[in-house]
Amino acid sequence: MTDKKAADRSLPLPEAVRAVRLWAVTAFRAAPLLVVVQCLLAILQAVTAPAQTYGVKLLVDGLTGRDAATIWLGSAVILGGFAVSFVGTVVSIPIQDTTAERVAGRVYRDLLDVTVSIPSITHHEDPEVADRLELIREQAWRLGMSFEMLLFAIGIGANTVAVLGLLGSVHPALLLLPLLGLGRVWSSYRNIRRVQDAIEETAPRHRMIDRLIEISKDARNGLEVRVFGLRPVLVDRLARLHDEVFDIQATALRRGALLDSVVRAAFGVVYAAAIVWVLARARSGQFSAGDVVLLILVAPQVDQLAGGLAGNVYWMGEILRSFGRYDWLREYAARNSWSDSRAPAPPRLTEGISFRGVGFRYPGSEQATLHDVDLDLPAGSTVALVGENGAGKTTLVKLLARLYDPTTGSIRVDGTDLRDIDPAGWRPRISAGFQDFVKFQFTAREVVAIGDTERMDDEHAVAAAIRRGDAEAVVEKLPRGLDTQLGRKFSEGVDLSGGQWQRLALARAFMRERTLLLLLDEPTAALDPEAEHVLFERFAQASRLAAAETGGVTILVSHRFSTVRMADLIVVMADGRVAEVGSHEELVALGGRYAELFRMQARAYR
Ligand SMILES: Nc1ncnc2c1ncn2[C@@H]1O[C@H](COP(=O)(O)OP(=O)(O)OP(=O)(O)O)[C@@H](O)[C@H]1O
Repeated sequence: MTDKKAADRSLPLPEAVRAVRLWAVTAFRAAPLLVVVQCLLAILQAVTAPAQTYGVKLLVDGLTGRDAATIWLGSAVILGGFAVSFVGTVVSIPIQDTTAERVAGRVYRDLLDVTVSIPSITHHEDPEVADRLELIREQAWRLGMSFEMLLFAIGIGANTVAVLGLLGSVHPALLLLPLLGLGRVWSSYRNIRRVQDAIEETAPRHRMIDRLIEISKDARNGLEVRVFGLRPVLVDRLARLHDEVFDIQATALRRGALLDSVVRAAFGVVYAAAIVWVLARARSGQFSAGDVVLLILVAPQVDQLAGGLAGNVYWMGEILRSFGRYDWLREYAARNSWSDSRAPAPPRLTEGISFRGVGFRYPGSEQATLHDVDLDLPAGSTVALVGENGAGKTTLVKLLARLYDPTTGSIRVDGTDLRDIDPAGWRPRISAGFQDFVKFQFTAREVVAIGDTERMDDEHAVAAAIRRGDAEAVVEKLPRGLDTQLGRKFSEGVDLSGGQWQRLALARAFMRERTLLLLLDEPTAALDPEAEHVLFERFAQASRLAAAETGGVTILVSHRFSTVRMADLIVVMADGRVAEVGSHEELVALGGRYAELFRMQARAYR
């Protein structure tokens, strides 16, 4: 095991305590009554078998001593045990799954809520934080199954107490037998660890196997798989990976079985000696026949208990570690909630947005992406950002959306530092359309309407946004219009072309009408230049009208100069700096970088 993994396995006590608390709170918040009933049932069921064993002892003692009262009591305990076991099973089966499902649902909901509540996206990009998040995501199922493990632990605890009580009732010295069982606990624990390590070791191979299967299943890959005759390559690779996985896991199981059988045999020999000892003393009247029967019947229970305890200790540890990471995430979210930013967003812009000495370095990056940016974006203006790939345009847009804060300098909104404005007030006043938009697998209506969740049910608003995004033709072609489910993951889902998806994403960006800032980062890259041009002409008009009301600024990133020239202000970026600023006419007259790029593109389209 690597050092990193070993370190990840240890959980300091205070963190373990917090993890337990979070676990309990999560379970109780999910289904308080069901959780209590399930816990009681777990305890009842766990003590049933030991109680019945004691009933058998009473029965045997009653029969050998011809004591009617003891016979009745023994019989009653045995029958009562059957009744409890029957009723417990009947009651717990339907509620067990419901409770586990509810707890799992709660955990997944909280996890999503906490992750999305973080106002910045730094956590996705800081490698160390991203690694932890990935672990939490991968192991979320552990949090989900935690309730079943908790019940199991409660059951094992109750069972241990009951079995110890039984052995102690025969002779206190017999309490040493479960101590021997600790050897079994140790060997089982080692085996589980070994198997889990093997599973972790083979996880990358499993991911590769899944990927290979996906390649063969996905219709989009069908063409290349067949044209290049990839069948033998895929099949051989899959077979090799399967063989490697099998070898690693079989070795772990073989070693585990060997250790387990040695420890089990040793336990069996000592337990048999204990039975012989009790038997010998029973002949001299020190123990009853019932005691002998009890000891024999308890043997498999001690063995089972030891195995169950080992599994439970292992899984409880793993679940606690997962809750520990989840707790860390909640703390991280609280620490990064920007709760100090309390200034309200202005109702309208009067001056505009200005950058003063803004520099920015991505988390985990050695080099800065933006250097010393000084820029004024006047209220009510449409600003185009141009520049070569990697010049820093998208980064500037992300800073405006406050997905990150500048590393140096400040961005001011009508004079107020963006850092001081409450993100919960700023975000609803901006909207955005990106080149890498999300293909939400919702209905067409929802795909657009989520652009303004406050007005999701406003049919007029949705229709107007669709008009502004020039997406009417897309909706008309859908079999159920706006109610059509989009995406291939659903049997009735309809997939769209890249350009169609993009028009809907653009319509989504236009759902919010009175924005202070509209960010459009190559939102029409999948459309042809003519469509982009028409769209922007239409849209620039609308945004000027809106700007008169709110003083809102529109930022447009585009590589197409025919569109860019429509902007009031053009900002040319180069190597993370502002190289030129001005109107189209001014920049052409300047004869600099913009003029050169514009001439080159105009020539290409001629
Ligand atoms: N998340 C990130 N982490 C580290 N570096 C990044 C990240 N995103 C972008 N960069 C780097 O920042 C620089 C500027 O990227 P940015 O996306 O802002 O450029 P751009 O001008 O929008 O380019 P394009 O025209 O290709 O979209 C690039 O060198 C890029 O590699």
